[in-house]
Amino acid sequence: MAAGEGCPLKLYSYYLSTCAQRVRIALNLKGLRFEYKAVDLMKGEHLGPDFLKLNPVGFVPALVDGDIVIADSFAIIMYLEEKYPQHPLLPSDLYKRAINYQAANIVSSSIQPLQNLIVENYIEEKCGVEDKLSWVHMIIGKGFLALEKLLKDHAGKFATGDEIYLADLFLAPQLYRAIETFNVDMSKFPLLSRLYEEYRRYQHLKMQHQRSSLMLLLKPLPDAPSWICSVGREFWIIFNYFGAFR
Ligand SMILES: N[C@@H](CCC(=O)N[C@@H](CS)C(=O)NCC(=O)O)C(=O)O
Repeated sequence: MAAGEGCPLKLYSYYLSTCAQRVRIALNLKGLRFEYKAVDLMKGEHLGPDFLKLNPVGFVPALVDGDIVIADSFAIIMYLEEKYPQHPLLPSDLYKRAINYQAANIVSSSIQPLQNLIVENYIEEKCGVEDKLSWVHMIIGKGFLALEKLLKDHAGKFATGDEIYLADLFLAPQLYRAIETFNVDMSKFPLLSRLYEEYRRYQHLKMQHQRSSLMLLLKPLPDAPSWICSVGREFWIIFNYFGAFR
């Protein structure tokens, strides 16, 4: 039996998808068991008829909760937040909440959609790989500059204080992608660089206390092959964690 099989919550995800990672972090922080359904973007599975029934726009993630189907990471996270109040993802202070919404939306509206796979592929096809990379760097740089300014007076250990909130769920995967995939020069973004180091430390701390079958909090992992049983999956995750697939 695969990890989480039989759970009412099913997450359709691709391991490198920053949008799906936001939801995985939320599920893990709230301690919710879920069945992981891998959708391979590189094989175009997100554009196949089965997945399009869940999300007609053809993007991961999608969450199935019994009879309910929700697509879009923001909508999914808000649904989880309301249904499962444990480990709140929004602070009680109204202003801080608004800062969380704003930071999350800078990532999800002003950065990620403009450097999504569909956009990257289009630019690469029309203009070549160099133009694609300079476009991605420009988009990420513009967004990161705005985030630096926005969070300057609000950040603590994490983006809006000393707790992990919505803004961190959106920032951590986006920072990982910018730094590890696109090699963005972070010297102009000291606050975001510090947050990134914090996210990494937190992930290391968590690793010691948390069952690895819940998936790591902040780090993307290759999707385990479907034939892996739950015990095998634990090893798969630990194996990957120590860098075997990086
Ligand atoms: N606003 C959506 C965006 C979803 C999205 O763009 N997902 C990406 C992965 S992070 C995707 O499926 N891309 C496939 C493609 O570009 O063809 C959300 O937050 O869930």
